[in-house]
Amino acid sequence: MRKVLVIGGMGAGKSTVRGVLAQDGVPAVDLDALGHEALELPEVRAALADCFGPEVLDAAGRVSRATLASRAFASSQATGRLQAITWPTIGRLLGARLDAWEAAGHRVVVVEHSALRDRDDPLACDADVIVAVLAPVEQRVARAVAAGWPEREVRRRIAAQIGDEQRACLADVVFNNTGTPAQLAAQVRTWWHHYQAERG
Ligand SMILES: CC(C)(COP(=O)(O)OP(=O)(O)OC[C@H]1O[C@@H](n2cnc3c(N)ncnc32)[C@H](O)[C@@H]1O)[C@@H](O)C(=O)NCCC(=O)NCCS
Ligand SMILES: Nc1ncnc2c1ncn2[C@@H]1O[C@H](COP(=O)(O)OP(=O)(O)OP(=O)(O)O)[C@@H](O)[C@H]1O
Repeated sequence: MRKVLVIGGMGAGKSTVRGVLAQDGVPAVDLDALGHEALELPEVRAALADCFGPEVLDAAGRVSRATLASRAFASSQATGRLQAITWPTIGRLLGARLDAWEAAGHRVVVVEHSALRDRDDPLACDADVIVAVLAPVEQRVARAVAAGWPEREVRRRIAAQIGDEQRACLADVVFNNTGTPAQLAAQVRTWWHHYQAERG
């Protein structure tokens, strides 16, 4: 089973690309969503409270994502600690999802990864192809803000991520999302038809 890994900075358009491929019936998973599932586990909650303070849990013991984000994106060291706690669980959840798709006979699936830094990333899942969605930082910030994120938070997270130059180096395929969503979708469909024709 081949994996298409979709990468890009916050607000770049990864989910839009994933959605276009999902419309074609390709199974797709967003690692942000698996990250949220990981936060439901008691051992992950306990490790986060130990590392970032008890305030990251609310009165019911659930993770307050905003409080955790304010601490975990405060420095690259803190982001590294967040990932050291959550990524092993995300990796297990991803592995289970991929195994199920493989057992169901799917030949190609899509994984959206917002925090990939290099090809040795433990969540890179042996991708057949890495697809990068790129857009200038100010355009990404504007789109994320329009989608409801506070601007300061967006800039802090973008600062915790690699830049588009590095993404372009990591990627096998690049989509420039500087036009309309329809133009992005058209680029994706054109590439997808070539990819399927080449790889079967
Ligand atoms: C800190 C948390 C609780 C904040 O939750 P919140 O609901 O506010 O954000 P959400 O998870 O939906 O992520 C939104 C965006 O933030 C950025 N982001 C999230 N995690 C990271 C990270 N580790 N490094 C850089 N950017 C990140 C991405 O652009 C992502 O698309 C959450 O992001 C988290 O647990 N992150 C660690 C797991 C992780 O690295 N997930 C990313 C994919 S592996
Ligand atoms: N070309 C575009 N023009 C205008 N808005 C766009 C365009 N592409 C995406 N958007 C919008 O910008 C926002 C971010 O896009 P999307 O969710 O696809 O990005 P993402 O890379 O998945 O972001 P995140 O890292 O926050 O998950 C969404 O509200 C989306 O509808």
